[in-house]
Amino acid sequence: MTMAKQKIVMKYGGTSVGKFPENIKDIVESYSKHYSPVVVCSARSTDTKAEGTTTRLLTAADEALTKGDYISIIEAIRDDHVNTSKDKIRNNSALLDELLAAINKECDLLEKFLSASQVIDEISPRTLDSIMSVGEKLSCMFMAAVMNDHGLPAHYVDLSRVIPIGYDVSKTGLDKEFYSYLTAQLVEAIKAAGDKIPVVTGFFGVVPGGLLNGVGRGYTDLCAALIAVGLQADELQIWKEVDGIFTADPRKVPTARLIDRITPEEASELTYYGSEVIHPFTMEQVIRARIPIRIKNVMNPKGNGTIIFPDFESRAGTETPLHPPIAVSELSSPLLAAISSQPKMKLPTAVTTKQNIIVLNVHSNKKNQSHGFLARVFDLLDKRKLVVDLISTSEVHVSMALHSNLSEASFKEALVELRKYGSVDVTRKLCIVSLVGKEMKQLVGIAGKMFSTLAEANINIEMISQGASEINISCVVDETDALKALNVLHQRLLVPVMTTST
Ligand SMILES: Nc1ncnc2c1ncn2[C@@H]1O[C@H](COP(=O)(O)OP(=O)(O)O)[C@@H](O)[C@H]1O
Ligand SMILES: N[C@@H](CC(=O)OP(=O)(O)O)C(=O)O
Repeated sequence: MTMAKQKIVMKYGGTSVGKFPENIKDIVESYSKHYSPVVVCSARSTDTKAEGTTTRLLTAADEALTKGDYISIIEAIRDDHVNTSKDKIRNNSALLDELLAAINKECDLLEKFLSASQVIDEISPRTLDSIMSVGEKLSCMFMAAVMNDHGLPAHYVDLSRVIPIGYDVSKTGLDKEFYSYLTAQLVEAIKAAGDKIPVVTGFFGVVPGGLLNGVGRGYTDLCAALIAVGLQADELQIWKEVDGIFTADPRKVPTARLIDRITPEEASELTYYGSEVIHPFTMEQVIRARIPIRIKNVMNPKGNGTIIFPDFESRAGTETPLHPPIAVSELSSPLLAAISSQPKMKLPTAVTTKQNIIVLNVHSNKKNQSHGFLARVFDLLDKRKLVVDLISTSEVHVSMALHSNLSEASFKEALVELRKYGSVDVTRKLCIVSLVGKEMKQLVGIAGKMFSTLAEANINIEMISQGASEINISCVVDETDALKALNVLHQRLLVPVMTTST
């Protein structure tokens, strides 16, 4: 009797599809010898995500509404996919013709769709989701063709209709019940691939409230996570252009080291406070199902990457595949031994910065107002959808750090309201510096060391806060000091952690 192959869900980001389609094909081929891969891709970006297909589609939607030139944007998307397909699909001309016809059909439909939106002068969140789906469709048609062109049997799976038209998205939010329903639908859709490797659109349908509003950019990570949960995969791999999660952003701190394992809580804090390596909703889903997440590099597939997992005693985290793929029986015991031999170190795990921060100070002028003061402040911010990243309080004073991607109109309104409670001042062009690490709970004096290190480097601290989780100590400094702060803290507080030789 042959054993079923272990399942791996592999997510490839837009820039990886844009720059390294052959690497993706090679990696999938290599894994498919021993494992059963499901490939999930985002929309192509030839250079940066900011200039990629999804951004272009959103711009085209804006242009259609403002009677602008959306057609030339669609033509640029069409040309990009047609030219790349001609360049990369070299072995099978029938396959290329089929792909070009499919690309043209998709772009023609999009043009008609936007023209109709212009006539009715409206693009609802649902319509915008449909427009965005074109990016992942084109990308996955292309990737499936690249694989088939090299004799790797692949099947394009379109998830844009995975939530049926009749499904009442108004009665539910993005809650547990919806995710369970969606997960079951995803598993059904993937079955269409049969024995071939599914190449699945990282766009998963028109969701309650709209995908862009509810999940935001980077939704493909979540899509891959839900597929991993539905298939009870052995590992979710997020392939990027960085070797994994580092002790600090490697572009900013040359001495940053690769972290070989990290907890979901730490990874969430890092993502939230400026080191976005994985979409925040992703972790919750897979960790609940005890599936490890591995961050890997498309340019260096032999590296072990960073594994995100709550603990190492459990089944899934210790039996996950390494690259190059080897049989599970060979893998389990050496990996277990390697993990148990690693010393437990009480150190911060990483340091990160989040730019474009505004600090808002409210000082209540009436002592007798302290009762309910904080409740009122947060209520009025909440009503205007102003999200507070950090907070530091006393009975009558509150300092809050907010990201500046807020609505200026709502912010101004909030200031007017807040002035009814006392004096208010606002400082802009600041930055949050966060030290993150699960071992910091037991590290006496770590906060003191953090602040004295910044003081020695002549960096003025505007605000200090320590999260309830105790795995994050943050402060706010001037934006111009961000890079210096990151480097001095890294140098002083992050002594070598276990690194993976690559
Ligand atoms: N602690 C960190 N570890 C790894 N990368 C980080 C960290 N902080 C910030 N980054 C940055 O996040 C980026 C994410 O990688 P990349 O694959 O390029 O992103 P994307 O998949 O969004 O296109 C890298 O360019 C890296 O410089
Ligand atoms: N294409 C979408 C979804 C996504 O996840 O992209 P990426 O994996 O390239 O971050 C976006 O740009 O938001």
